[in-house]
Formats: sequence, structure tokens, C-alpha cells
Amino acid sequence: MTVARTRVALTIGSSDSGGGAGIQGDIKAMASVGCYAATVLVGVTAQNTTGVTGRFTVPVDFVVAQLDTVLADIGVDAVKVGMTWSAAHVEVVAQKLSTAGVPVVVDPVMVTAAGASLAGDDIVGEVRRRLFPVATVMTPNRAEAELLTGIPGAPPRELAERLVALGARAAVVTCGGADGGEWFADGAGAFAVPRPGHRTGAEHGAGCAHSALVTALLAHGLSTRDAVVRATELAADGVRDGLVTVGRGVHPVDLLALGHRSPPV
Ligand SMILES: Nc1ncnc2c1ncn2[C@@H]1O[C@H](COP(=O)(O)OP(=O)(O)OP(=O)(O)O)[C@@H](O)[C@H]1O
Ligand SMILES: Cc1ncc(COP(=O)(O)O)c(N)n1
Repeated sequence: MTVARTRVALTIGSSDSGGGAGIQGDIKAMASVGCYAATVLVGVTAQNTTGVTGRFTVPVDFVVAQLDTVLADIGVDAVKVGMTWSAAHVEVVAQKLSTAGVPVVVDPVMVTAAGASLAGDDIVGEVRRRLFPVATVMTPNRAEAELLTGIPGAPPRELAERLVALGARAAVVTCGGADGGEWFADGAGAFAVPRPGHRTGAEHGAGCAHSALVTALLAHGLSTRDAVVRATELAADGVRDGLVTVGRGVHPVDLLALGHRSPPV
């Protein structure tokens, strides 16, 4: 009997103690589409659905140790880069990924769904210089795309096209909220990414889920365009099914149908 090869997605980012976003959200999103998730922690946040109260950064050497150790044994089919906090961390992660030979999804997390800042001041230039060239696709939200392009107030289509002009192979600018309005661009053109809008108040982790799903679908062999379109639909489903009894702020998305399962007893 032949055993099908398990696809492995690696997420490089930070822990969300609230469990809905960051590394914890990524693991659930990747698992929801049948991917094994390996994790490299760059930082730890003290966070819940109402905001971030503290953070701890993992020393750069230990980020490298985690990355080398995973790659030496497990290997990966695609990589996501999430919240990386400092320029020094961005530099070392980008350098390692430049030789990884697998798709790289960069979700340059700087602003949470609850509005908290998750980036050091020095990070924007470093993301532009180091991560754009290794990115198969960038997945910023609108605020992050404005920061990265330096064009505040520009429409999502222009932001996505500008990110590609700045060196990313492809970019999707997400817009959150019920109205949507996300745009994708790559070297071949641009299109609006369709999705339904939901007003459940369960968007915590939506951006993380979206980029983690893109990563997992690339690990399964989908094209970048197909992975983005499908991930957008699935992340929207996660908001629709969100866990509205969890937390008093922006509730977490749910990709595992936890809120719809019958109790085991
Ligand atoms: N109200 C909503 N209704 C339906 N889908 C949504 C909603 N909010 C978010 N989504 C889904 O989540 C995805 C990411 O949304 P959003 O722009 O809110 O991410 P973010 O958390 O701001 O991103 P980042 O991780 O880059 O900071 C969207 O592309 C969409 O698929
Ligand atoms: C550690 C960590 N990483 C990323 C996010 C972004 O969350 P969202 O997906 O809601 O934008 C977060 N809140 N915390």
C-alpha cells in the first residue's frame, strides 16, 4: 500500500495567547485544509480579543535554530511569514527563505483586526528590501499596504499593483469588513477577488487564516491565483462561522466548525 505524502506548511510568526490569530490561528487554518503545520516562533504576545497587552521577542539566533531544525528533518512545501516584529528578524528570515525553493507567502502583520500595532518602527523598509524579493505573494490588509507602498488612501487595486511594481511577484490587498473590496495583482494583470460579507463581529484571526490558507493551498500545488481565490472564500466562511461566545472584543474566526459540533457526551 502506498501512503500519500503529507503536505507540510511552515508558519514563521508570533503566538497569540488568545488562540485566535498568529501561530495558533495558522495551525488551525492549515489543518482545516489537510496540511501539517510546522511552526517557528519569532515572538509571543499577551493578547485577547480586545487587544495586545505585552510582547516578548525570541532572540534572532533561536529563530534561526528553530528554522534550521525544522528544515533539516521535516522539510516544507510552502512557508508563511507572519508577525516578525523587528528588522533584524526580517533580515535573517528573508536570507534563509531566499534558498528554500518553495512558495513563500508574506503577511506583513503590522495592525491587528482590533487596531493594535504589531510592528517595530524600523520594519517597513526592511520588509520592502528583504521580503518583497522572496515573496511568491504578499497578503497585507489595506492599512499595511498603504504603509508598505507609502500611498495612503489609495484604492486596493492601485495598492496591489504598486506592491508588484515594488518587487513582489504577486499581491492581494485584503479589506476586512462586510463590504470587502480585495484586489489581486501579479505580472499578468489585476482582478477583484469576490467574497461574501458577514456581520458576525468574528474577524479576529481572519487575516492570519487567509494567508495561512493561501500557504497551505500552495503546499497542495494550487496556482497562486487559485490559492488566493479559494483562501478568500474559506476565510470568509471562518468569519461567518465565527465563535461569537468567545471573548468580549473582536471574536475569533472558526475554520474547524467547532461552533457547529455537537458536544462529545
Ligand atoms: N466581515 C467579513 N466577512 C467576510 N469575510 C471576511 C470579513 N472580514 C474578513 N474576512 C475574510 O478575511 C480575509 C482577511 O481580512 P482582513 O483584511 O480583515 O485581514 P487582517 O486581519 O486585517 O489582515 P492581516 O493579517 O494582513 O493583518 C478577507 O480576505 C476575507 O476573506
Ligand atoms: C501574534 C499575532 N499575529 C498576527 C495577528 C493578526 O491578527 P488578524 O488576523 O486578526 O489580523 C495577531 N493579532 N497576533
